[in-house]
Amino acid sequence: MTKPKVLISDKMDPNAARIFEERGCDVDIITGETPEQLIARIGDYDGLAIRSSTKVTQAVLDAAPKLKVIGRAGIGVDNVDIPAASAKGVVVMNTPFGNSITTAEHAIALMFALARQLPEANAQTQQGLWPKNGFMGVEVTGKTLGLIGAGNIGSIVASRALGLKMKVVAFDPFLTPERAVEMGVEKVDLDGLLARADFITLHTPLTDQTRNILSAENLAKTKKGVRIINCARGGLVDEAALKEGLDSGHIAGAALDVFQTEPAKDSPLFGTPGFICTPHLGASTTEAQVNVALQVAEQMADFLVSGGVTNALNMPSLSAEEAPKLKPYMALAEKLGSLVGQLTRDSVPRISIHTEGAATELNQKPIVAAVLAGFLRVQSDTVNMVNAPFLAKERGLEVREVKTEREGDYHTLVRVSVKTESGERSVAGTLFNNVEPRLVEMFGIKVEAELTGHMMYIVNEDAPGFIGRIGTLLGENGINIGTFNLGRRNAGGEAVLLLSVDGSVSEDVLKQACELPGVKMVKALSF
Ligand SMILES: NC(=O)C1=CN([C@@H]2O[C@H](COP(=O)(O)OP(=O)(O)OC[C@H]3O[C@@H](n4cnc5c(N)ncnc54)[C@H](O)[C@@H]3O)[C@@H](O)[C@H]2O)C=CC1
Ligand SMILES: O=C(O)CCC(=O)C(=O)O
Repeated sequence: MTKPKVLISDKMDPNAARIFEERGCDVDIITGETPEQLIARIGDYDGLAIRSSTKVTQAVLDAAPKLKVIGRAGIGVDNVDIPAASAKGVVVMNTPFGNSITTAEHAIALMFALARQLPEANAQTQQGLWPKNGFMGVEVTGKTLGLIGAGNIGSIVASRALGLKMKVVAFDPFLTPERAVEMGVEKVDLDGLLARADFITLHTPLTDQTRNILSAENLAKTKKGVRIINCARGGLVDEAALKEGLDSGHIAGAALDVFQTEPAKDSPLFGTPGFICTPHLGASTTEAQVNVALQVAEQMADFLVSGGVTNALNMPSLSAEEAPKLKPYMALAEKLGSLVGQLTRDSVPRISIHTEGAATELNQKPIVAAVLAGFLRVQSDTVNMVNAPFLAKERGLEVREVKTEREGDYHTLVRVSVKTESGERSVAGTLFNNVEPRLVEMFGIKVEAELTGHMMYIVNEDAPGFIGRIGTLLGENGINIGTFNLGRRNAGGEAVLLLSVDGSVSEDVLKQACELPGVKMVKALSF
């Protein structure tokens, strides 16, 4: 088997390359390239490991037909076009905890640097000015810290600030009152935070809701003498309004680790009294970089080599314990979805995935994604479990999930039903020995078959002599039958025949089969 190939395109701790190699991947480290150079190179790779410099745009993805996974050694993924990656079926992973302590500590460091004007005091002292009277600071003890975003990093900042005897107020629409109590912070609305905070620190991702959250209007609502820290993302603070606030003296200090445009080689804020900055160093400690490098390489190699999914932003996770149990279900689900997709010609506004018995105890998301992948692959062979749920949504396909914990005829069952113009049609399957996918029911008829390779599906009238006739026809055309699976609604009624054959069946043979007496429908299938 050829080894998966991974490109590390941003500076990363050497542990990443070591882990990739140990886990069976070939790895190239090529950093600092232009977007054009990356586009020219990316076509060879199955995996792309990045930090924040590499921008994974639609153009990069279009040039990457083999790409299966993008791993961000860090938290923010705003440098990856996730909708475009999802549409291409590429998994995007990050390492959500590896650098959070380090980034929280950077925010606290910047808070102290602002409170005591450390950078300027240091610079003037080293110039020989001994400016003892020029740097009156403020204590943080007893002051109010306004936390915008109370997730992983925000909550670490809060705990450190509480240790410094600050009061912490937090604005985060997703923060529950219980969690706020647990964190020891007061949950407030944004206006409340702006009015009360002596220091404001930002810890949200950059989204349409958070972009410009500290706008000119909101900065004007802050307390006079406020100090602002941004270690999250440029774009959360209006930089021009920040400068005006500093110039007017309304804002006493601002510390930015991140800028609207990076690298920020020129900014009107540079040189403004009260302004300090670092070049996106929030995650830059030895500890954090080892953590994220190890984690991203482990996650990506796991996915490329054995299909495990951890910390993916566009696909349900599959833990190491779940993966072996879920794999046969995903195979069954994909085959059932594919069977329905291949046999449905009408438009389908709704697909339902119904699990019964043991299947209900498992994570349903990968099962649903696998059904959708099988169903939609009939329309496009680039569909996989990553992009199938997005495609289904895009195409207005309603997806229903139903669970019946009680066992029916089988200890475990997955049923896929589609709503079509001619009514609801469903197929169902189980796992033999918990691992072997088997079809057990097709459009209301009990039939037991392994869905594999090339197959023929025939609907005919249940009458003597048919099996002989179809066998003869296939034999005369040099087609070897592997398995023969029969089912019928009732004696003398409608019957279905599922044959596995050792090769594809030509249109001509399908036509001849269709012309046999009693045959209502013939279709070639492949799995
Ligand atoms: N400077 C640096 O080097 C680093 C920067 N970061 C940035 O820090 C950000 C936060 O990281 P984590 O705490 O790990 O993320 P997280 O996802 O754990 O927390 C983000 C919090 O923001 C909240 N939030 C979302 N929308 C909001 C809104 N409209 N208003 C207020 N709060 C909102 C969420 O509810 C969540 O609690 C990342 O998205 C990343 O951009 C992360 C690591 C290093
Ligand atoms: O990789 C870096 O240095 C930046 C880290 C960061 O911004 C993130 O993890 O979101």
